[in-house]
Amino acid sequence: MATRVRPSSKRCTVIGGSGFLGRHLVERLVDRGYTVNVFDIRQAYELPGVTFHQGDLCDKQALLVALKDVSIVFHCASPAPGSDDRALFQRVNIDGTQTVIQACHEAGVQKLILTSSASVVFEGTDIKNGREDLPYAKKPIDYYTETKIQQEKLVLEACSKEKGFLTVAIRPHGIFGPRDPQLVPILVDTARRGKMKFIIGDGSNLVDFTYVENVVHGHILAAEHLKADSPLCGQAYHITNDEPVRFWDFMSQILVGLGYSAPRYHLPYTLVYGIALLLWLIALVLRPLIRIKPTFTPMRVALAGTHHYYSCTRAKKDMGYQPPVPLQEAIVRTVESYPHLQKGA
Ligand SMILES: NC(=O)C1=CN([C@@H]2O[C@H](COP(=O)(O)OP(=O)(O)OC[C@H]3O[C@@H](n4cnc5c(N)ncnc54)[C@H](OP(=O)(O)O)[C@@H]3O)[C@@H](O)[C@H]2O)C=CC1
Ligand SMILES: CC(C)CCC[C@@H](C)[C@H]1CC[C@H]2C3=C(CC[C@]12C)[C@@]1(C)CCC(=O)C[C@@H]1CC3
Repeated sequence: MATRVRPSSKRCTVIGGSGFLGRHLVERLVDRGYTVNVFDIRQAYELPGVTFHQGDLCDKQALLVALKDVSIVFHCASPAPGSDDRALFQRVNIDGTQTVIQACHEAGVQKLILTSSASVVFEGTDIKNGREDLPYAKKPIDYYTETKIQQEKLVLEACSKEKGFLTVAIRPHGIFGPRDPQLVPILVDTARRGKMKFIIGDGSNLVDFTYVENVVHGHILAAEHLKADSPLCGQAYHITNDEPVRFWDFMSQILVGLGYSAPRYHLPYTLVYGIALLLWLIALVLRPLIRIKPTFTPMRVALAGTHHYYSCTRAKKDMGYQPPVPLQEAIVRTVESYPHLQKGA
């Protein structure tokens, strides 16, 4: 009779390992002596000790090859939040995650660590020091959030000590750092088009921004603390820098660091939100004819004009989480990593 070889606890697969967070995670795992497979729709780089498997996570057969003899799977693939494509989010974040879970079962994977998002509880209104027991957003602010909620539920409900399949969800917020394709590039692009002159609201709203290495640290701690007798099984954990900052101070620091002016003039939040909603509706109606991508989406305006910061107490207590890189150092490292986005470059 053929016996299944028990996979080494240091063999893992990173789904979405070519992306911003995924690649930082892969690099850190390799440093820590893990053998790493990357499964992604694209191969973005090469790294000694890393095996790439190119494919769509909705394709179970392709996934099974990348999960062979692996004990841990990190799932950090998702369509970009700005894509606003409902069918794509449904296919990848919901149907695809179901496929990932099935593939994990069939391949004998023991642990699945999902990159969820703190936004699963965000409805566009203030959240101050929010804990993980806040209810999921009843009216999610966009398709991305809607499908991240379903995805997290699927993964946490799949946790089964009896089956020897343990799951946990990491909920980061506002990830930034070197190679981020979203936050800094969108900010700079908006500034270059002369649209970063205004502060939405009174500018006092506090928000969590989380340095990518701290998010990676949270994922690895979760993987290493996830055991049948640990409190992590089937739970969600906020992972942030634990230093809420005024949204507009953070944006201004990055802009000024890159040589652009900080926004100065205030606009009422409700006015900007109303305009963003209207533009979104116009874009939706015109979509069959022309594809418009407004910069100020309702989601971005809500994120820019409300308080939303989260407590990491659960992660500190259950897995000893402390953010290794403080916010100010993280901002300096990030600014230095984008010489090509400096004003005049
Ligand atoms: N960035 C942030 O501020 C936050 C992100 N998150 C979550 O963190 C995770 C990683 O985000 P981030 O690194 O920023 O995103 P990226 O877009 O940089 O990385 C995601 C990767 O997954 C790939 N991918 C997309 N669809 C598929 C698919 N069907 N099959 C295989 N691979 C696929 C992407 O390829 P391609 O680029 O070609 O689409 C990309 O390489 C996501 O789950 C996101 O929801 C949570 C909170 C905050
Ligand atoms: C144009 C300006 C008003 C804002 C420019 C910066 C924004 C692009 C970013 C500020 C907060 C960011 C953020 C996300 C994406 C980039 C921002 C909107 C997420 C939506 C990414 C995915 C998540 O899970 C939650 C993030 C919250 C913060």
